[in-house]
Amino acid sequence: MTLVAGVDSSTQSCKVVIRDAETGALVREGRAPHPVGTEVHPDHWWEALQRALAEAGGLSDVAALSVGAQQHGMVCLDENGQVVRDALLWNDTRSARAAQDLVAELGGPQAWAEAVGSVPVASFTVTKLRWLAEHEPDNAARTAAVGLPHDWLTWRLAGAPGVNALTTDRGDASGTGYWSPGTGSYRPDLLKLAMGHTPVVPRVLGPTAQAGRAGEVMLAPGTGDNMAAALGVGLGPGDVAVSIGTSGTVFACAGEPSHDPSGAVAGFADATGRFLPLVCTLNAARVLDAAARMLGVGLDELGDLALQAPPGADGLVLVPYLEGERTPNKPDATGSVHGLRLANSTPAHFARAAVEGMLCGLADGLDALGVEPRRILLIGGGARSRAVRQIAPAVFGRPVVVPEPGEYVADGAARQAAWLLSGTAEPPAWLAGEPEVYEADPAPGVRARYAEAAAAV
Ligand SMILES: Nc1ncnc2c1ncn2[C@@H]1O[C@H](COP(=O)(O)OP(=O)(O)O)[C@@H](O)[C@H]1O
Ligand SMILES: O=C(CO)[C@@H](O)[C@H](O)COP(=O)(O)O
Repeated sequence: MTLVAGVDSSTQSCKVVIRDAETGALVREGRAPHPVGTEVHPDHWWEALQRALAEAGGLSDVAALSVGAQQHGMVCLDENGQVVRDALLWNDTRSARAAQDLVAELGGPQAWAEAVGSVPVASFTVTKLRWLAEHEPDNAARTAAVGLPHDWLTWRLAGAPGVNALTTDRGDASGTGYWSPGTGSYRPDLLKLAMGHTPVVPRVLGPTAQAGRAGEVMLAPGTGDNMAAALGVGLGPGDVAVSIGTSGTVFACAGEPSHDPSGAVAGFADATGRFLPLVCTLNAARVLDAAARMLGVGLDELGDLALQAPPGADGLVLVPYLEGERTPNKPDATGSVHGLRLANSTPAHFARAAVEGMLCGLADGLDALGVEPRRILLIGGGARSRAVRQIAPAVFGRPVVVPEPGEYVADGAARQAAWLLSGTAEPPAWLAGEPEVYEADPAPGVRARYAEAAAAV
């Protein structure tokens, strides 16, 4: 049996799966936590990867590996390949002002949407580089190369062979704000606009190119976590994925690049040569974590409580902007509770309002995507919640399909590694378990009340 490894180095943890390259059957797995916070030294990702690989039984019998990782994180390296400062992550909002300035300087949102498919907000790497140039000019001057989390981990696995050997892929490059999915090329002028100089950027590999070797193990190009999840669930034309992880993301598989001047939809590329229009919220699974903490219960009990309250929680609405928000672009917003009355002051109503508020943000994303989905696939850690699975179809107004529980990002990365080995035109078709379908009566009133409350923030 030939084995492949897939890595998901995401916001909260590193997960590794080892699968049979031919059938996709899971052989072993491991995981390790990441530190909390929105700026993290990349060495922590490396250490977590080593721990997760060890728990997964190591790589001695593995033929190929691919890294999927959180998008956008700014990893600055000096000319010797040393990390210049802690990486600023996708959910770090300190560059919100820099984003506004960059949008204005290029001539407005339309100009950015045309240039790189997305209107940058604080999540995008380009805005973090502007923040660096303004607030830490010495660090900016020392920055000889800029990469993303998956680029850096892949390069470290290959032995850190000098900054000119850094590689990336289309999917992750499309989240920088200085690479165009439409033309398939970098925009050094935008990098210079942000930083005042043009550091080395990773070479963009095609979907099945080899990024190097970690000893005997072939390295696939890797990609951003949402692109890897798309590969992991076999996202096809007409499908929309709703992922409830640290971030909430709603994305589709598209044949053409997108250019949304409103900025709600990021016009990303995917890991197969196609495109991945995507809406992202900053507040998803951790809204459930926070609600559970406030109620002093575990996640399963939170879900049980939420299912005890009626749809709409008798008018109680939670707008969950606990980390500010990205879509809508309100980096300084805070969460708020609306419609609190004696009758709905119960743990069950609060739990329901937390689940509904988080899902309403994603339903707005679904609308913004502007796709009438053939299927909505519910994935990510939050999809493990029974309450989320049962309430989502009511809030989305459509049935949702929940694939077999899994680590979809790591699975997609493993599938990319198997694709590298097979060299076929399409990724290997792996056996998938039977998905579950959840249906519910649509609850438009829930969304209407949420829209009113969110507009007041
Ligand atoms: N049974 C569950 N019920 C609700 N949420 C869950 C459950 N299991 C895991 N989660 C959520 O999954 C989240 C992690 O999801 P994951 O997709 O692994 O995140 P990321 O990849 O962004 O690190 C946690 O914040 C946790 O709230
Ligand atoms: O910024 C985005 C997408 O544009 C996020 O989706 C990050 O890629 C983080 O992902 P998770 O850790 O939540 O999976």
